[in-house]
Amino acid sequence: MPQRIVVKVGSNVLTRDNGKLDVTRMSALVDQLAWLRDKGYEVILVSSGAVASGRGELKASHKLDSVEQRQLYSALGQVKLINLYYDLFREYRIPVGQVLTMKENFASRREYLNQRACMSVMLDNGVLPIVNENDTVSVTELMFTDNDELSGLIASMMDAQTLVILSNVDGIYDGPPDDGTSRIIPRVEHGRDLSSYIRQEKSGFGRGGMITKCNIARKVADEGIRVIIANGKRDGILTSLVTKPGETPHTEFVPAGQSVSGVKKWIAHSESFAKGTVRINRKAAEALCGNRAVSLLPVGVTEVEGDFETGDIINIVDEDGVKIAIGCVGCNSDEARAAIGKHDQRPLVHYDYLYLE
Ligand SMILES: Nc1ncnc2c1ncn2[C@@H]1O[C@H](COP(=O)(O)OP(=O)(O)O)[C@@H](O)[C@H]1O
Ligand SMILES: N[C@@H](CCC(=O)OP(=O)(O)O)C(=O)O
Repeated sequence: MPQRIVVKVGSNVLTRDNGKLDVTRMSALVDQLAWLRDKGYEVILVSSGAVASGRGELKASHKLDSVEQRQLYSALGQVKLINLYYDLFREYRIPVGQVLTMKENFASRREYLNQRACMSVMLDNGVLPIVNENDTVSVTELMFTDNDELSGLIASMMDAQTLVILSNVDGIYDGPPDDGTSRIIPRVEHGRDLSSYIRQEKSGFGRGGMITKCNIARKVADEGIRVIIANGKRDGILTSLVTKPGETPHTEFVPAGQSVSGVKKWIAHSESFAKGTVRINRKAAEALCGNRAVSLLPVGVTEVEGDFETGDIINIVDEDGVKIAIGCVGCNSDEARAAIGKHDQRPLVHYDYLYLE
């Protein structure tokens, strides 16, 4: 089986300081992606840059609000972006396919599997998928936080071994990135808290910032996928990460030893579609978080909020309201309420459909 790698390229990697598309950088990245394919990797590219590259294309007829700007510039810019990728990859005879998607397209298991089938058939036929959010029609409330979130979802859905997030910094620093005394954190083990190091700011053209990168990286690494954050503006970054990782600055999120099942991966990335919340008592929380594989039984449930149907996603919180798991529920909300605190009932969430945070 070939190693599958998802490479996410941030807006600021692809744009110059003046906001124009950096064609030289794109070309250098394509050279490296082609090299990876040549080395036997299966590559999926998640590329930002549509809005940034559309900005310089046109002078708008009136002052645009932020949604209009995103819609107009992404529509203009995505054409330019994909056209360039097409030309650059054609030099290597690599066929590319465009995948424009939205958060809603991952809402149900059926849609999720449909997206997966689409990308699988591309990979099976040697096509390199180039993925971006469909910013022209994505509604603000239902958008991905940014393409880091989308790339994590894609890496998880496509069972990739590695996700490389290319930004304009060498990795996560243990202090302000522009402070000479700050150092790159080379490895992040499971459970390590990085929140005190990360500042709110984003790069000039980015959307989510380092906080989303970290949250996504952690979640994806916990599913058994190696995540690397590195600098896409460094020459030869992808080839160096493969050939001389020890000499190449980057932050690696160490993957969990055990990989997670396909259904659990889908559930892990579905929290924004949760239709309800179930509160459980202390003993139930301890059982779920223990070492054994345990389903959530109604006897441990103290409260059921929201209206949901069998198969919907729900959040599971402890006595203090702290979220401990997400699950795909085995009954509807009326049945769940009727079973609260009762013994000898069917599981509310079976272990196979339970993802612990
Ligand atoms: N501790 C930190 N280490 C590295 N970068 C940080 C840190 N805290 C905040 N940042 C900021 O996060 C930015 C990268 O995130 P973002 O703007 O979303 O980039 P991209 O467009 O590549 O997704 C960096 O340019 C940096 O200014
Ligand atoms: N879909 C947008 C990407 C926005 C985004 O997430 O940017 P970034 O934080 O640089 O990855 C675009 O192509 O402009």
